[in-house]
Amino acid sequence: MEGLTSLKVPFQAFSSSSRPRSWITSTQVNVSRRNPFFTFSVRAQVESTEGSATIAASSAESVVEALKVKEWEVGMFQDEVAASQGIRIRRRPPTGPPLHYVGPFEFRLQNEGNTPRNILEEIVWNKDVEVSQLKERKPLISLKKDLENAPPVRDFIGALRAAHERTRLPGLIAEVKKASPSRGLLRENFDPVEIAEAYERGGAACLSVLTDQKYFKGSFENLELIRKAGVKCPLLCKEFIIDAWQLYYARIKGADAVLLIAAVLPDLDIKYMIKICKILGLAALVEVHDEKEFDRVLGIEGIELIGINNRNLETFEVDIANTKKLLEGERGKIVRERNIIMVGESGLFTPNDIAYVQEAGVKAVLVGESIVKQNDPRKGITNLFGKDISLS
Ligand SMILES: O=P(O)(O)OC[C@@H](O)[C@@H](O)c1c[nH]c2ccccc12
Repeated sequence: MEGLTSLKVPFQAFSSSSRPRSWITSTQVNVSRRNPFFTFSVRAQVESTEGSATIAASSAESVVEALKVKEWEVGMFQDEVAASQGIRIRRRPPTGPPLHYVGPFEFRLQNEGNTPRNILEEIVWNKDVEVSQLKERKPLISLKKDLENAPPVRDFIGALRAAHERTRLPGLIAEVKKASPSRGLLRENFDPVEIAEAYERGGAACLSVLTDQKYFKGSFENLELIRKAGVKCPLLCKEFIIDAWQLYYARIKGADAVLLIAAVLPDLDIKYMIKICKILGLAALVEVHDEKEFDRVLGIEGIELIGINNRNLETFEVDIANTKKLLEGERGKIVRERNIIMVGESGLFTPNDIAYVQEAGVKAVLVGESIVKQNDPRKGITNLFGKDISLS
């Protein structure tokens, strides 16, 4: 080993006062430093009532480990950039670099920093693991091949504009949502295709399909089923997107639009994902919750659709006055000048709620709970708007 430092650790340091059935009689730790890594090997002589053995282990300085360290560092830099933009959500648990990187004499508690600060952060950490596993099974190169067989994209934004012009009410994005972390199970007998068809008959301009399994009991299978059933409304893939790979995946599964959450994504990610969406023909609904996120998003070119979420995804608090607050003054003016379609999201239950957010300046609304809970979701839409908005 290069630059070998060898030291003997007295066995007393490891033994307890009561005599064990097996015990270590000698240990030797070899440390070698090859910047920026430490590698070390441990050799121990173990005696037991059954005999004796030598155990040896070494931290092989493999390419895989070096990559793990790099990956961790990149993750940390991403979180630092995000934090500098006021993003509180960390992409991964900051548990520290792979063990050998901290050096053999610094012991890090396994659990340190392992607790997410809120539900959104928990969802993002889970998604990060989920996406890396999916990516391993289906690398981008194979997804790109599948693109050739993907169904043609439909015009999500065009459908919203047309509905608004036809009804003079906000165009409806009706959400196929079985459950949520804040509300629990919303509908017992949940048939995604039946609900989607009822929404379409009821006059929805577009549909939103939850694909997150763990927290919303959704799936990509639901998205595919709805698309294949021949529902004509353009479909939004309602997912926590943290990696461009997911854009390709959504497109292949039949999405016409995707959600990009500004509370999770730094500006550069949003910019780059918007570009990929354009290449794939997907519309991007960029979601904001507060003024800071809104200003960041207004600073990015080429955004046509912005949603204001009335629900705080970190605390679950819902307040539809948020839509009004964010659209007042200069921001509302910029949106009108740029002809950006604003979407009022979450917590909308009554015709008064719809009138309120329309007055605030939205041309579309995203509604789940109030309509998915009704026995007949088609009637749910009529109740929500206070009138029949279907074509028939
Ligand atoms: O069920 P509601 O309160 O009508 O909300 C629908 C939709 O706005 C909500 O599901 C939503 C908005 N943004 C999100 C981001 C992730 C998950 C869910 C959401």
